[in-house]
Amino acid sequence: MTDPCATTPLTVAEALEHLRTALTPITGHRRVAIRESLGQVLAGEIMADTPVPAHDNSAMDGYAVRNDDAGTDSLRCVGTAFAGQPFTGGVAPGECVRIMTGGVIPAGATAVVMQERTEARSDNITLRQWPEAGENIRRAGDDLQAGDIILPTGRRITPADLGVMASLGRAEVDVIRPLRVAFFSTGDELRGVGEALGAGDIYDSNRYSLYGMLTRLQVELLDLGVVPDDRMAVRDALAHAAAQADVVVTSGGVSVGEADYVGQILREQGEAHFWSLAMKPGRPLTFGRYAGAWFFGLPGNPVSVMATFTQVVAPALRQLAGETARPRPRFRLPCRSNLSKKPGRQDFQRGRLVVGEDGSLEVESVGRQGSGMLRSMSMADCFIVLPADSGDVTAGEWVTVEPFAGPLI
Ligand SMILES: Nc1nc2c(c(=O)[nH]1)N[C@H]1C(S)=C(S)[C@@H](COP(=O)(O)OP(=O)(O)OC[C@H]3O[C@@H](n4cnc5c(N)ncnc54)[C@H](O)[C@@H]3O)O[C@H]1N2
Ligand code: MOO
Repeated sequence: MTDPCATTPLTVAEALEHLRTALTPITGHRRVAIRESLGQVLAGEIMADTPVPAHDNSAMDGYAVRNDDAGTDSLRCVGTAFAGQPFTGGVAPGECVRIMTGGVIPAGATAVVMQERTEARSDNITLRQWPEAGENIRRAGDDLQAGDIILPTGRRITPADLGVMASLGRAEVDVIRPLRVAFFSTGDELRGVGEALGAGDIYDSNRYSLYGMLTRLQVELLDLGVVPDDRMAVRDALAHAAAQADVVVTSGGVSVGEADYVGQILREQGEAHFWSLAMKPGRPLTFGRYAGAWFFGLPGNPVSVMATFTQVVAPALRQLAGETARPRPRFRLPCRSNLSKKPGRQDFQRGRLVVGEDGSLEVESVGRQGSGMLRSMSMADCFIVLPADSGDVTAGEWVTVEPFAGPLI
């Protein structure tokens, strides 16, 4: 494989462009009940085979009337249309039909008057105000027209999409099979939660934040635990992971230290595409291929893991999973804090959205920004993205903000 960064680090944009051309999406799909498709990727487009709503229907509780009766003192109510129980007759001149929200508009009616704008004396209805022609009528096909492509191939299914499919009566849908991702941490110092710490040991937190981010992407997970800083052990773990998964993600061991075997093994026995990015945190992020699987070696520092995952790994996993790329929302906001920044790398500082006194949105730093300070990530709800060439930011300056994705809709 060519070496796109033998001498200079790649920018994040260059790394993403490299991934966009290098990665080929997985194939293979399965049919699932629509609820099960939430968060999965559509394997084929969904076309509306019927209009929604299927009939002209009322948007209000009131009376279906004919506009050519406008000016008539009172109308005779000849029946009632409920949602799901249409009035089978028509509306003749001088007549109206009591109708509920969702009720099918009876033949002859041209508008619905809200109940609040009428007076009823037994079957005689007086209108205080006539509706415009067509008022309060929801037309057949207003939401979906038969033949519309309503969800394209490559779409990641949202709660709204489940509702849209259900509104068409779809019970099942074809989704791309989940991407299989194996992950493990490397480091002699790492202990599992619940274990006692020896001198110099720390708890393995990366496998937990990674578990969370991978779970949000709905991949099939293979957690291979902690692998010690031992050349043979790392090599065996990589081979074992690559044999079972489409993608292998590791943390630690990609810098230049004496026990940093992950990067070394990839370069010697696999294909290393890049291993140095002009991003902070996350400089030694390593990408390549090992024994038939795609490989991402994330730097060991816990914030570096999360920054590189969101900026580089997640878009790559989405592409491999067959998802159509969508732009990540970023916007400009005034920054309340002074930020310290050395020119050289694009910086992903941790920030928090705040509402200013006049109700407008601003951003502030969550405080100290070391790449080992994981608390800065859990306190943050956005990245403050500072360009490589920028220096310190003074409070009041405008900065680029990327909110963390919300899981709800
Ligand atoms: N001479 C240089 N040293 C370093 C450089 C460099 O360019 N030249 N880069 C620094 C940067 S930037 C980073 S980031 C780190 C990344 O190094 P590694 O990927 O090799 O990571 P480790 O050395 O294994 O660990 C770094 C740090 O993170 C802690 N760690 C590791 N795994 C976990 C885990 N699963 N959970 C919690 N914490 C973890 C580890 O104990 C270290 O403190 O290299 C710099 N050095
Ligand atoms: O770039 Mo390293 O990821 O600062 O900590």
